[in-house]
Amino acid sequence: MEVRDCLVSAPGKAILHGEHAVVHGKVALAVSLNLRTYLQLKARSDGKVCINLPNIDTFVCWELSELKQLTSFLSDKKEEMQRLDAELVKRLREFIGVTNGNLDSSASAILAFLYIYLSLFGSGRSIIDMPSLTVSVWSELPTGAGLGSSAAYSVCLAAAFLCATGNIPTPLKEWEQTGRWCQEDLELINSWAFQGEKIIHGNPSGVDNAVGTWDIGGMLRFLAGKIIPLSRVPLLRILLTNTKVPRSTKVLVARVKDKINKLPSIMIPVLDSVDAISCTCEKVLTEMTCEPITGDHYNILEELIDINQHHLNVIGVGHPSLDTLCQVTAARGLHSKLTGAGGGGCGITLLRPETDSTTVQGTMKDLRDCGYDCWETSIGGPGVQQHFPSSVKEEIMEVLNRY
Ligand SMILES: Nc1ncnc2c1ncn2[C@@H]1O[C@H](COP(=O)(O)OP(=O)(O)O)[C@@H](O)[C@H]1O
Ligand SMILES: C[C@@](O)(CCOP(=O)(O)O)CC(=O)O
Ligand SMILES: [Mg+2]
Repeated sequence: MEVRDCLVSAPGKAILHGEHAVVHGKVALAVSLNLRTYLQLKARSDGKVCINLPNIDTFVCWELSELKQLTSFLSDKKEEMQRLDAELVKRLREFIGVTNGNLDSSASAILAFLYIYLSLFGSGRSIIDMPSLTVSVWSELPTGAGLGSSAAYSVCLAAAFLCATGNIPTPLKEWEQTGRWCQEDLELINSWAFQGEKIIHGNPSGVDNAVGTWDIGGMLRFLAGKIIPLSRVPLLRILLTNTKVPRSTKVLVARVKDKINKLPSIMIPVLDSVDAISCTCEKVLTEMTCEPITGDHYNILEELIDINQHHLNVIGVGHPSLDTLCQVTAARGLHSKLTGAGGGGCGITLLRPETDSTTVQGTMKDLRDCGYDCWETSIGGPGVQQHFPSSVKEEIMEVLNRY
């Protein structure tokens, strides 16, 4: 049987406070971005399964017969869905020829794809048995830069495969350009996306796939797998800077864990302090919606950014390129911190309401002179969606249809 063609998208995210600490059960505050990853799934009839990932220069095709051999390693226990099937991951690593060490971007993306494809289509969870298909993905997000591209990719894979298998319905109505799934379907998408994140991140907190899945509007508070949308927060002006220094979230998350294991009495208080920063920030943001916003509110927000950036350096995820970002913006009276896993990648800079366009333009020029990309962000993109192709920007459809 052929699968249904399907086109989906999911947003990236920026973490205001709490990256890394959130992996260890602390609070994080995050926003969704108006930069999205798009995935098109198309049925084929030639017995091949193909994946086109132009952002990371990865184009692979397999014969269905090769993939079918891997299904003998699938666990048929329902409860296994919550945990990553270690045996399947091991076999998939052998299949793609990376048995030891960390995976590069291409291998991680392929592994996440094969894991979700085989788990959903090859295990009797689907009425469609191992379909021939092409998946093409294009993202507006920089990959491996701290803006949650891995989660947006995993959310898109989960949504498209679940929809194609018929595990969730298609939410598109003829009179609407885009469709959203109900809460129960979103739960399922989120849990499969979390599996993808486990393959790419090793030990993810789940905050990124939650932001990619749910419609959070403004900001969310994430703690131990639970999300609370914060409806009462002011709209913050934020500058996003990509230092373009490549790094891997998986490596950085593992580095932090090693440091905590080695020096628990020193590192745990730092994580507790990051937690207090997130909670204090949330409190200040809430106050800002109940009383007139004053300079004092912004002074505290700036101080929290500075302290958190020092903490992130202490836990070992800073980078000279991020130090430069902080220094360049400080010279203009602005405060910055890394966002996401750090080690390079992106940082955020808080702009005050009174920060004039000369200052913003000047700062952006200084940062671009350092070789960085820099833009004022618009936050609050919707969670995962299904689209009619006509609702997606032409240039994106052009890339997706190229393969
Ligand atoms: N558009 C994409 N196409 C293919 N793979 C992607 C895409 N976006 C993300 N990925 C996968 O996610 C990895 C980056 O994840 P990660 O290190 O967590 O960084 P981040 O999530 O901050 O961008 C990439 O190396 C790749 O394996
Ligand atoms: C460092 C961490 O808190 C966020 C990582 O985000 P990103 O992959 O760098 O976009 C890890 C996690 O929460 O899973
Ligand atoms: Mg990631």
